[in-house]
Amino acid sequence: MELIIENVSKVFTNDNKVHTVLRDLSFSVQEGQFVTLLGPSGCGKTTLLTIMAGFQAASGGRILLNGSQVTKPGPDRGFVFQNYALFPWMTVRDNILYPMKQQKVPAKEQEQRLQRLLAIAQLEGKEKLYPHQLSGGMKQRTAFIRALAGSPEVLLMDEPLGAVDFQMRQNLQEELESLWLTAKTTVIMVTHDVDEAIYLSDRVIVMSALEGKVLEDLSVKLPRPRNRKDREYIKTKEHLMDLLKIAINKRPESTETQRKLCLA
Ligand SMILES: Nc1ncnc2c1ncn2[C@@H]1O[C@H](COP(=O)(O)OP(=O)(O)OP(=O)(O)O)[C@@H](O)[C@H]1O
Repeated sequence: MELIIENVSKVFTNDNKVHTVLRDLSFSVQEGQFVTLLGPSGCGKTTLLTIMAGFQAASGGRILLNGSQVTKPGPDRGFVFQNYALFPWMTVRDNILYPMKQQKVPAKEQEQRLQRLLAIAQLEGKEKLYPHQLSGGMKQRTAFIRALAGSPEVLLMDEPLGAVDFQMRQNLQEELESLWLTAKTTVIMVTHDVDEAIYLSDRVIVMSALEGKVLEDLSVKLPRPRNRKDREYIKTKEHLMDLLKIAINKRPESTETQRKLCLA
């Protein structure tokens, strides 16, 4: 799997005013990476993710998945929405089978894949429940494995934990990490939560509010599972917080970041 984002731009026109949300954005993602798009509200994270998904077109540049240009949604890309977007009238089982039915996967294979995914998400025995009967964590796991059910090459997640409270969010981050480690899928996730980005990512791509440029492409090499009290973890967090200040045009606090960005 290789995903290439090549000189992608996006322009919206509202009331005859042109608004450049993304300008000339380029980076690539390799197989198995967990990549986070981090940036202030309105910097274009969701716009970029939905262009990768093929839900909308770029105004300029292109996205290549394994050498083919992305022009529309396809089974090679799974998508997890912020509110999970499970079908409320379908059981867990039917929600997970849905993408396989869309792809006309043979019935026997559907059943095998379903059982494997239920085991990964520890949802065995919950197949007959409806979304409103599930806890927040179970909904998140169901949304995650439903997105995996179509065997995508890459999983795109838009703030998948945006709707949950702080304590629950940390538990779900641990669950998400272990699901990702088991499923061995490439993930690109949008978040505006610095701690979440460091806890989960191999790489954090920080976007600026001004015309959605890449401010920094940071590799996070801390061992997993990550310890939030670790010195390096805290240092990385401070650095990213400083970068976010720059992203919204404020001066960073840490002199180290100031020096790195030649602001000192
Ligand atoms: N269909 C659209 N038409 C016009 N403007 C749009 C459209 N979609 C997004 N925008 C604008 O593009 C900018 C980026 O939006 P986007 O949702 O990508 O930001 P974001 O970084 O994901 O923000 P958040 O963290 O708040 O979700 C915003 O100013 C938004 O108003």
